Amino acid sequence: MAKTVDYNASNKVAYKGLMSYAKPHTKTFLAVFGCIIVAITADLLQPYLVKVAIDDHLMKGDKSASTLLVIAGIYLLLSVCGFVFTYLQNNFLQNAGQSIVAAIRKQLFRHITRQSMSYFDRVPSGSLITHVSSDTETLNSFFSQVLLSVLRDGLTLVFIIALMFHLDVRLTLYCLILIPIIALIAISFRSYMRMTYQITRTNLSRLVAFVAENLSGMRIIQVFHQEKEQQRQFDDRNQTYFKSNMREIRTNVLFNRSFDMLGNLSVAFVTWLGGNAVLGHMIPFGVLFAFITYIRQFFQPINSITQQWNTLQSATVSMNRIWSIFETNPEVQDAKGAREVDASQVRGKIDFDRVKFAYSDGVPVIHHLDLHVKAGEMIGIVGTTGAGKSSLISLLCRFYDVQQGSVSIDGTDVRNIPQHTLHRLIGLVQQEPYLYSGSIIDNVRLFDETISRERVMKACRMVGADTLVMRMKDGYDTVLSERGSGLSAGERQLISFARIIVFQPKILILDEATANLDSHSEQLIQRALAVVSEGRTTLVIAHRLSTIMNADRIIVMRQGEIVEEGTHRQLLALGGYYEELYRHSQGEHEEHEELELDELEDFDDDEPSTANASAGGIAAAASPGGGCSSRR
Ligand SMILES: Nc1ncnc2c1ncn2[C@@H]1O[C@H](COP(=O)(O)OP(=O)(O)OP(=O)(O)O)[C@@H](O)[C@H]1O
Repeated sequence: MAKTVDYNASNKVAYKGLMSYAKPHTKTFLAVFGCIIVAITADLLQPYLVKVAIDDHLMKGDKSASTLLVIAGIYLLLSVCGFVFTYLQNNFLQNAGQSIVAAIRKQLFRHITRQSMSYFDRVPSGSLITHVSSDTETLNSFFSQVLLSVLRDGLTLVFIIALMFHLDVRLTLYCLILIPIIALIAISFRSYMRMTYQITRTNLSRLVAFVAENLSGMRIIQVFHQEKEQQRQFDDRNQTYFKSNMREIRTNVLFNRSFDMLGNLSVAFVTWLGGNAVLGHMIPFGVLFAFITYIRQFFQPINSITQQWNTLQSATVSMNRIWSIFETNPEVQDAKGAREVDASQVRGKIDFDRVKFAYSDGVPVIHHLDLHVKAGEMIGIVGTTGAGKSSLISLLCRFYDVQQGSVSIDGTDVRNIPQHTLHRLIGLVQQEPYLYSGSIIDNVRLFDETISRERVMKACRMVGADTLVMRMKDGYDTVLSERGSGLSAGERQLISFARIIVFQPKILILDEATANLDSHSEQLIQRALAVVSEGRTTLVIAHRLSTIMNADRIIVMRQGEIVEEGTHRQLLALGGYYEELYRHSQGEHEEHEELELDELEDFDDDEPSTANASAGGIAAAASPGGGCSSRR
């Protein structure tokens, strides 16, 4: 019971929200209403005009051709009028509907991009894509189909019934007996049609999700020879979708044909009843003609209105989904007292004070951590997988808020710095730098046209990316494909380093930026790093110790805590985890590796075919990192 109340309440909120977007288009909707009235009147007057021609002229023996010509002329004018106003009505309505949807889509995208990272942890990106694309499009069908049908078909019904009463009250009352029968058919079909519709939509989303998943994992599918299995799974889903689609189509056809049948039965009924009335001289022949025409037209709007039920249902679901996003506020928000910081005055001192943090699952990943970084210092961060290195960085960027303690820059808690200012202070380079489909110039200056071309080129020269760019077909104007897929990992990194030079952040963070690079690219990046880290506080997370060996200080993390701290030399002398890592990187653990290889061979013997494929796959998947090969 409580659920129903919530559902109704959220429907109300969603409809209210939609109406606020529709309000600026009130005049257009009034114009649509006017066009509908004119178009319906023009359409429905046509049979009445024929009735006038039959009863007032032909049946009375009026031989004047000019009167009939005038009637035919008016008939033609009415048709043209109906055509023109239907066209205008559709145009106005589409214009208003599409404008509303475009405004909602724009607002939705803006709202989503303002959400905190915890939101993206919870909500899969696939469903967000659906909300921005197809849910907003479904909203348009609310205007272009549901609203139009309710107005046009509803008014048509009212006009037809009024005209029928005007022509003959008794015959009209007989015809209205049909209404309960129509309602019965419509209701019994409606719930079944809704079910078939929902099943089809679910099967379609399963199919689309499967294709999307396959496309993004194509490499793995091919490496593991999974094409046949994937094809089989696709066939299953495709077949299920085909069957549900056919069932939906069959139900629709059956519903429409039932309505047609009912229409024909009513015509037969009116012909018999009205024919007797004409023979008994109770009604003129023209009235019977007009009646038969109207009773035919009577069914079409009812059919059309009942068909809109499904559209209304899906539009309501989409509306609810969109408004539930609008109602979600970002968890990380600017504090009330947040004040602008003069970026040029920021020195880059960072303090993590007794920081405790857990993601939404509540499991602590950082435990009372203290870390104090001097302005301009370069800190290397190493540690076990899942130790909390990236989480630490996320807290500095304020992608999440700490649960206890504080993170501050130059003594100001990051919660008191407006987010847009904070993000301007920090430059983040990740393992997979994000490149847009656009030119090199735009990728470096992130489409900020106030940054000159010369500045971009200078930045590329500084990090050593210019030789790479000059080799490209159109130099700096070369348009990169989606995510820069035409470039190697090292080349993408160099471009992202040039961004840092251009945007001049006070704090630089490298999160596994060299993990995917071969030793040559790593050298290039090392050189670029030396340039970009100059005068900046720099935090470098790396599994490869060569990247951080020259750092002013290295911290070693394990299970959310700093377990060792010092320079490379100091940590080696300490003989702890860092020293162990270092020995690993120097290839002193060959014995251990041999053991692993023996285990793999045993595994091969157990399951010859798949194990071979897997071993090949793992090697292939692991080799880009280069970690395995450097250890040998
Ligand atoms: N978005 C998230 N939601 C929930 N838990 C998360 C999330 N991101 C990371 N974690 C968990 O937090 C812990 C620390 O993860 P984090 O990514 O900070 O480790 P890391 O030291 O950077 O690891 P790696 O070296 O493997 O990148 C891990 O146990 C991880 O599973």
